[in-house]
Amino acid sequence: MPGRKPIKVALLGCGTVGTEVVRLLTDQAADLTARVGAPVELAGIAVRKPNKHREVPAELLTTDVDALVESDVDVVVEVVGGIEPARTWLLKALKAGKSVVTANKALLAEHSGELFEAADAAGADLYFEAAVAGAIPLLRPLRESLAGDRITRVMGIVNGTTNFILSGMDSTGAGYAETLEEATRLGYAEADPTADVDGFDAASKAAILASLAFHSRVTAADVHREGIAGVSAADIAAAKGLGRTVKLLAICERVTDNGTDSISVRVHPAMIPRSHPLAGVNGAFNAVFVEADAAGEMMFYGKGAGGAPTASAVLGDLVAVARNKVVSGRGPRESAYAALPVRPMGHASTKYHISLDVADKPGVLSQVAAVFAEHDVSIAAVRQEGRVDDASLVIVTHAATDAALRSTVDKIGGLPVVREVVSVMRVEGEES
Ligand SMILES: NC(=O)c1ccc[n+]([C@@H]2O[C@H](COP(=O)([O-])OP(=O)(O)OC[C@H]3O[C@@H](n4cnc5c(N)ncnc54)[C@H](O)[C@@H]3O)[C@@H](O)[C@H]2O)c1
Ligand SMILES: N[C@@H](CCO)C(=O)O
Ligand code: NA
Repeated sequence: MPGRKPIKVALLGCGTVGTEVVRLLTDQAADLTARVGAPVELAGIAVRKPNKHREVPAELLTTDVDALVESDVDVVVEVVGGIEPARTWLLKALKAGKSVVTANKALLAEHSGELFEAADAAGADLYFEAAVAGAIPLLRPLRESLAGDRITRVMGIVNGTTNFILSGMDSTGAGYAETLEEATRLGYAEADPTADVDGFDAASKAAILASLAFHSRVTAADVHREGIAGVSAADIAAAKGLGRTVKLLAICERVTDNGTDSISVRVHPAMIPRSHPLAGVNGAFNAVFVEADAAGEMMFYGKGAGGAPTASAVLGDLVAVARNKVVSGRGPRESAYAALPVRPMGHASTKYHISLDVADKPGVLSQVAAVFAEHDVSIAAVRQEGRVDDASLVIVTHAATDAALRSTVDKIGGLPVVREVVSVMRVEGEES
């Protein structure tokens, strides 16, 4: 747009995502100018080691992040990651009225309240589509398209690394450690896979999703988190025996009890029917189900990670905040007015699949069934396989509180007729 003042952009970080942001900004410069209504100009790129970035223009590189943030840029794009110093940089940018685009789920899951307050005080935008489910448009639909509806549930696969490992275990029958090793060798798992396999990454994303879906502030600490390191080949085999597969799910639910709403938010592995749409989401892909009162069920599917897909979401946000700058407007602010409380995991309503190695003699089933009855847990299905010294009992429950189910499993494990509790896993998704 000749004559229009350019929108100046500071890019913090130039790794997997940042490199692709630079490429897209450069390759699509003319289109972006037309879409925004002004040229989008990269004013500087902050990195740690400038001599390692031969792929980007050397004159743009700097190690002085503070000076770049404090310069006359209009927008700060942060693709460094981690809480500090990213938090300090972004607060500084927002307080100075600069709009922020970030892919940093760890930071948002801890400090989005503080960041939104700074954005509001200065009239700046805060966009973060890349932080959850990478390229997939999901946060904008929650913040904008569904703002007139009442969302009741958001459930999905939001971590590609763990999905790749669980898909691999399901297709080969191999164990967790062996499959993780393979995922690392192929570059799907990072050298330190802790944040992914222990569910921290998915928990951060669940906190962000629950905050947006339920108009409340939910942080990573509010999310019940279990990773996949405890998922065994026996669990996968047990799931297969029931026509199910195991997925690491992020589940955010609105629970209405006596007319009062609260939030249940958790990340854990669960068995889902092989006929469930999430069961067909394999490898590094992500997919998220959203249910809303008026809209009904929706599914969002696509690439949840990788340089180019993540950069696509960053660029979409960059165009949005740049357009707002051109018209001196603003995007949506934080919407946390509902301030719903988060329920403890023990109160969550779940179903369990339990596989037991038992002695095959009269009275075993009745002893096991008595423990369920004692805890007010109703059994949906029981199957016994094998005989005499090698019997296995598979039980699927109806929904009960997670606390009641846990106590049931603890007590059953202590029964003399139970040799081993082979597999315990939550069950999600209706059989269709
Ligand atoms: N890689 C993905 O697939 C993906 C997907 C979604 C979201 N994200 C998020 O995007 C962000 C970036 O991820 P990435 O994979 O590109 O990471 P990366 O490690 O490849 O890149 C990080 C960059 O930040 C720079 N950096 C680190 N500390 C710095 C400092 N103190 N000063 C200046 N520069 C510094 C590094 O030099 C590097 O260029 C993270 O928040 C991540 O969670 C990544
Ligand atoms: N480590 C994340 C990257 C995307 O946020 C994953 O495996 O999905
Ligand atoms: Na996204």
